Amino acid sequence: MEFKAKIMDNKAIDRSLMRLAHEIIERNRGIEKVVLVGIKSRGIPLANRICDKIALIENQRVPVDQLDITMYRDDLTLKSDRPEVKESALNIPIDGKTIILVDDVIYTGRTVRAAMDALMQQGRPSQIQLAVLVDRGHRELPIRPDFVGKNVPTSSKENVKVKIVEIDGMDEVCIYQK
Ligand SMILES: O=P(O)(O)OC[C@H]1O[C@H](OP(=O)(O)OP(=O)(O)O)[C@H](O)[C@@H]1O
Ligand SMILES: O=c1cc[nH]c(=O)[nH]1
Repeated sequence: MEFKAKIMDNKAIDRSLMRLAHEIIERNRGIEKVVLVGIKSRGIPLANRICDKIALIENQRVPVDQLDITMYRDDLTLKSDRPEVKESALNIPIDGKTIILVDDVIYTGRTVRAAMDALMQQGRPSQIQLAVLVDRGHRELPIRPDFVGKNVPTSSKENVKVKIVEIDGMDEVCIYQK
């Protein structure tokens, strides 16, 4: 993969996450029923950071949970003949809650659809909303994020790579040519 451009640095990521925190509070008129759920690898530290930002603003922490949706990907069979089925149980009851799914990138929307499937198997949230750091377009399903850090028009021949300190040792978003 060939490097093309850095589109967000650590400051841009931080400002976006702060704005997302404000927007989540505003849209939900507070945080009373809000639960953040990070999707697998990089959605999890992002959900924790949004939680920290909300706490700075509201002086109260919202619950944070996580989903590993590997077994629910509807194209899993394309990746492996005999997929390992991973458990993906939440620790927090979600009935009646406003769940904010958090992920780093939305592309086809298949990961989010799978995450919603996993959520619905575990309870009945009153609402599910979606926050992503980057929306790169090319949706294959009727799914649209409620909160977007940055809209990045891309070609399908490109790849968007988010790096997060907690996992990658640095914060940045770059575009690569496949
Ligand atoms: O909208 P989609 O087409 O489903 O793509 C978006 C997903 O792809 C990436 O995950 P990836 O499968 O690369 O795994 P990773 O996060 O563990 O790197 C990204 O983190 C999203 O979860
Ligand atoms: O470009 C892409 C597509 C899917 N997921 C990513 O993280 N980047």
